[in-house]
Amino acid sequence: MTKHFDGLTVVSDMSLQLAKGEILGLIGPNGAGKTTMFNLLAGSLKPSSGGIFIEGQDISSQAPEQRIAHGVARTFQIPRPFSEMSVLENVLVGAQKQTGERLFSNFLRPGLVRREEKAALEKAHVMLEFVTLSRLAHEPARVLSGGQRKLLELARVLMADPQVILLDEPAAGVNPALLEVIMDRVVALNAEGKSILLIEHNMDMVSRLCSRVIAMALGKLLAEGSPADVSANPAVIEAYLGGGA
Ligand SMILES: Nc1ncnc2c1ncn2[C@@H]1O[C@H](COP(=O)(O)OP(=O)(O)OP(=O)(O)O)[C@@H](O)[C@H]1O
Repeated sequence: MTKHFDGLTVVSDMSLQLAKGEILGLIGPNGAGKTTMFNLLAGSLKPSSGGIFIEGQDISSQAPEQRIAHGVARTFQIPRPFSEMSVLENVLVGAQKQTGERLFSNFLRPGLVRREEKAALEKAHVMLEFVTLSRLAHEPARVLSGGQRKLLELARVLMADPQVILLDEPAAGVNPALLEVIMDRVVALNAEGKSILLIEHNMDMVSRLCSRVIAMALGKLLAEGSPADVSANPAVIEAYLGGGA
C-alpha cells in the first residue's frame, strides 16, 4: 500500500502478510508510518494505492464496521473510554449490531431483543474476567489506570470475536506488573488461534511475543525477520539513532 497526505508520502509501497495464528511485530522510529498502516488496515483511512485482503477476499473498500464484521479489529494507542459509563457498559459498546438497535424491533420482536441483550451481557462479563477487570465492572471507566484502560480496550474489541487483532502500542505507559498481564492475555488469545499484528516500541515485549518482525522507517520497509535479526540490522539501528532512515 501507498498513502499520500497532501503530497507527502507517509506509507510508500509497504507490503505485509499476516499468517493465520501468527503474532507479527511492526516496529520503527516515531513517524515511521506504523499507525497510518494500522489505519489503512482497519479502514479508517483509504490507501492512495494498493489493497487489503483477508483470506483472499478484497476488503479495501469496506468501512471499519464492515471490517470488524469480517473479523478485523484494532485497539488504539491512547484508549479513550466513555469515562462516566461503567467499565461493563464500555465493554458492551463493542457488541456487534443488535436487533434492539432498530426501533421497531423492540416492539415487534421483544423476546429476541431481550435474549440478545442477555447474551451480550454474559459475554461482556466473560471478557472482563479474561482481562482481569471483573472486580471493576461497575466502576466508572475514569477510575482505570492507563494499563487497565488498555485491558478494557482489549475486552471491548474481543466482543466482536475478531480473528485478526491490530494492537497499537499496548505497552506504552503501562506499569511492569500490568504489562505482564497484557502480554499473558495476548499469548492466551494467540493460543486460541487469533492472528495479531503488534505495533510496539518495547523490544522486550516484541522479542517475547513475536516470531517475526517487520521494521519500517519513513514509510518504507527496512527489514524483516526474527526479532534478534531485525534489532541487530544496521539499517534499523541507523533509523532509530537518526530518527529516520
Ligand atoms: N492525517 C495526516 N495528515 C498529514 N500527515 C500525517 C497524517 N497522519 C500522519 N501523518 C504523518 O505521517 C507520518 C507517519 O505518522 P504515523 O503516526 O503513522 O507514524 P508512527 O510510526 O505510528 O509514529 P509513532 O511511533 O510516533 O506513533 C508522520 O510524519 C505524521 O506526521
